[in-house]
Amino acid sequence: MSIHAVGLPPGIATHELADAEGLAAAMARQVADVLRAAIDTQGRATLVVSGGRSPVAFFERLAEQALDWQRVTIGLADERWVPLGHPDSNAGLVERHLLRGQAAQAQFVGLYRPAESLEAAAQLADAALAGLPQPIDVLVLGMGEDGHTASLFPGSPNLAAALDPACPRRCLPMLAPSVPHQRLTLSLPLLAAARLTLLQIQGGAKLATLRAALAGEDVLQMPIRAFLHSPLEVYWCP
Ligand SMILES: O=C1O[C@H](COP(=O)(O)O)[C@@H](O)[C@H](O)[C@H]1O
Repeated sequence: MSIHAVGLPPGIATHELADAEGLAAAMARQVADVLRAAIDTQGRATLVVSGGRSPVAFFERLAEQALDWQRVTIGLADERWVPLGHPDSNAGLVERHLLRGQAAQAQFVGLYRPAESLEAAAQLADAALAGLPQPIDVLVLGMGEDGHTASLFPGSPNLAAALDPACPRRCLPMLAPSVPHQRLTLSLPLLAAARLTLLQIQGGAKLATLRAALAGEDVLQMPIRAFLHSPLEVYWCP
């Protein structure tokens, strides 16, 4: 199977790489180029990344890129409601694999906040997101086999609110079907305003998910559908 067989609409560029290392290196080069151009024109750049298992090699290749990292602010598309030291923490993943070497000079705006409830934590994260320069220059999304992206999970309370183009909140509490259930996600208006969005997926199962997403329209069933339009570029490897 190939990404070219999926039938992405015109305007969505695709990049098919031979393996995960090639994909990570190609993405890192493109992201660094776009961040460099943003620094040249605006004096600063904003990168928002996703967590999960997929982005480790990409983070490590990106951290090696020559960039004026002090002028880069890095945020997260979503977070598991666990402290930094927890193995499922997306902030922990970024800290271990991206904020290293010269890239440690970047500013990081994380989402996890200790609070008495997930809702209270989301409100604190929402306030902290005022410190993330917007619009986002580069957004890197992943996708689950259920069609979720960021922590926009099918069936979660708050999903309709988070996917509302007029959602007034930057961050909302969400519930995932997998452990850890309690999540925080950026809402659609903040994510969709990104100047460039890259979707990183690997393997035949995720290609089949992408094909299913393209065959329908209900964003509540498959939230990735809200992002399947320009400016999007899809990176895939078997
Ligand atoms: O739970 C999550 O899942 C998606 C996909 O993760 P992957 O490891 O299968 O690529 C990810 O994009 C999201 O940020 C994460 O919290």
